[in-house]
Amino acid sequence: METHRLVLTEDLNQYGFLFGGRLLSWVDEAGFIAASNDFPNARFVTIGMSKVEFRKSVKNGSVVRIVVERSKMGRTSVCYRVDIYSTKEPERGVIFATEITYVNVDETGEKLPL
Ligand SMILES: CC(=O)SCCNC(=O)CCNC(=O)[C@H](O)C(C)(C)COP(=O)(O)OP(=O)(O)OC[C@H]1O[C@@H](n2cnc3c(N)ncnc32)[C@H](O)[C@@H]1OP(=O)(O)O
Repeated sequence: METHRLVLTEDLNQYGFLFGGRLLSWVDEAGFIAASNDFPNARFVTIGMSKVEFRKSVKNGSVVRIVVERSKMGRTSVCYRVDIYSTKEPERGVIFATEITYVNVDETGEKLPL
């Protein structure tokens, strides 16, 4: 799955670059959508991200491309690799990469096999 986001003023930190927490929420949302498309009958909650490292700052007005691919499937969980690319100079290229895992749960929050 692939999606894009436009970095707007409300997405910036106090120094004028993309706020890390906003980027993480885009990662979580994109992964959740990919998982829900793959398993339409599941009810997913996020259990973890493999790595959170911000190595490049991203400017206002950048368009970021979010690429999500399933990397592992378990009994109750499924894991996705998420790569985020900036399309704007000078930070063009991968700006963030992680693996995010979702667990299938029932209405009471108990894990369930997928
Ligand atoms: C504060 C927040 O906003 S949190 C964000 C939203 N997320 C939530 O609210 C989820 C809160 N967490 C929970 O309710 C529980 O941890 C549950 C129901 C998701 C899982 O229950 P647990 O008993 O902790 O699960 P358990 O340790 O057996 O792991 C379940 C699966 O997740 C996998 N898993 C566990 N920890 C991790 C981890 N850190 N990273 C990746 N996968 C993991 C396990 O390998 C297992 O996978 P499998 O069944 O496919 O083999």
